[in-house]
Amino acid sequence: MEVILEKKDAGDWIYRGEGAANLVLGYNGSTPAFIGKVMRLQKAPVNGSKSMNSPTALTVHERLLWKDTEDIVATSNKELACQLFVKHIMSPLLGSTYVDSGMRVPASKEFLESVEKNIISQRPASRVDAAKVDTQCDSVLLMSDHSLFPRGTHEVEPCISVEIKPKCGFLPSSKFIDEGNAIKRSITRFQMHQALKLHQGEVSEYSEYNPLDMFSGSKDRIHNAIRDLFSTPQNNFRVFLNGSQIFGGLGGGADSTNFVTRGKFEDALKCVIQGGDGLRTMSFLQLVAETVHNSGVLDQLLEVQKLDNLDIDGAIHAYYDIVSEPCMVCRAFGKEKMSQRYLSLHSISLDESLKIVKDFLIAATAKDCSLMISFRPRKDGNTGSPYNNLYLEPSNQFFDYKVNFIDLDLKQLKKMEEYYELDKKIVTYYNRMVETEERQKKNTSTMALKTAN
Ligand SMILES: O=P(O)(O)O[C@@H]1[C@@H](OP(=O)(O)O)[C@H](OP(=O)(O)O)[C@H](O)[C@H](OP(=O)(O)O)[C@H]1OP(=O)(O)O
Ligand SMILES: Nc1ncnc2c1ncn2[C@@H]1O[C@H](COP(=O)(O)OP(=O)(O)OP(=O)(O)O)[C@@H](O)[C@H]1O
Ligand SMILES: [Zn+2]
Repeated sequence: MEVILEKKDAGDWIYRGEGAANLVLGYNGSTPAFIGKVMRLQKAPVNGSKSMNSPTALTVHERLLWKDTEDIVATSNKELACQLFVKHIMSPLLGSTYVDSGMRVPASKEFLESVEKNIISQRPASRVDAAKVDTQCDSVLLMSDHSLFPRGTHEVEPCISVEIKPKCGFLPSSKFIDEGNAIKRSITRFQMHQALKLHQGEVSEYSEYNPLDMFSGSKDRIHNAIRDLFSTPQNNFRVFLNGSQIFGGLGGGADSTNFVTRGKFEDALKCVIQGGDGLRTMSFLQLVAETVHNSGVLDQLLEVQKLDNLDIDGAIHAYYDIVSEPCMVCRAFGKEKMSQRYLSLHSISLDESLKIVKDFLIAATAKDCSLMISFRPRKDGNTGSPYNNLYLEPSNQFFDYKVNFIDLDLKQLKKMEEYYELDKKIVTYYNRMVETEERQKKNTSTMALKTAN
């Protein structure tokens, strides 16, 4: 018999977190089919705020783009298309052991309204102002709770999970990058975006995190990246103990880690990491770093991110050909520059343009997804566990671990223009900031020279 979530079920679901597009709830009830699951609900913008995944079906051009994956284009339901995108495109690329595409479960409007009411007080104010539960949806996505291990014989063991949003792990080298944007070849998009976010008040401090360290494949650099994420977690690093968040921003970003947060975290680790005060956090960060390194999971993610090989400066031209609109970028550049650099992109076949944009959007998903790694101490040596394990020297403990990707959502085709605009804004702001700093340095040294004379 098919389950339909009704108003009476809403109380069993508790707030877990959210991003820009979805709300996630954990299960606290006793229905066996829901134990160990989370529910992902789509959000709808509140009046006047920026639009999100609102259309109910794929557009004509999106159908063209994903035409090779029949299931995706056959469905008239956008949420289902998103789920099929994870199943048929992201999962084979990243590895099916790391990806759970979930299952859609019908839900009544009353269920969604009731859930919305129950959780509103726990949501960050900025998220509440931007969006609410989309009560027009008639289903929700049910997926494994990746902050826990599936129920079995190990219930007594605590489970600690880390969520990492690693963002883009490479510097672009496309020949289509405009000269004015050359800085993109040497400074990561994450670092440049930090400057803009700080300027716009979206973050309170620069993140110390460098995605190039995280994706470097070097154990020491990965360790550095993890320590930096712990110092400045923003929305890139969270920790859960037995499914409850113990570190990082709930539903949004977090401020930099201070003495008090460090102390609380060190205390919370007591039940899972052995060691004296002041040592447990260090051991835990080492555990995370070694797991990222040993699992090799980011190598695969990097490959998928690199499907964006032309950069938005190249892919945007293919986009305009797909949607059969005049290229606004070439138009803004003027005829001469266009003929020199971008004509080749406008002379390729439609299938080639489709491949460029398709790969770009798959890469965009890979640059925005997160990784959840869960650990539990393994008491009985090495036998019988289906999970990988790792020995943590500082605490002299073995841990089972599992790795999963979350948030592998399909990006909308119309976002291409937004990507181009945001990229321009990030680079322009960063260039301006560097120029101002250089000018100030020059002025200071001129003044110092004058004083000396
Ligand atoms: O553009 P970016 O790099 O800022 O990424 C956006 C994320 O911002 P952040 O990681 O904080 O920088 C943004 O995250 P936040 O809302 O800032 O937590 C979303 O993940 C957004 O994706 P979507 O609109 O939900 O599909 C993300 O948009 P996409 O670029 O992945 O479409
Ligand atoms: N399967 C899962 N198991 C446990 N926790 C999860 C799971 N999926 C999501 N979460 C939690 O819910 C939060 C929000 O989920 P998600 O990242 O999918 O939202 P989103 O709106 O798609 O994000 P974004 O803003 O990046 O687009 C995550 O940061 C994570 O803490
Ligand atoms: Zn063009």
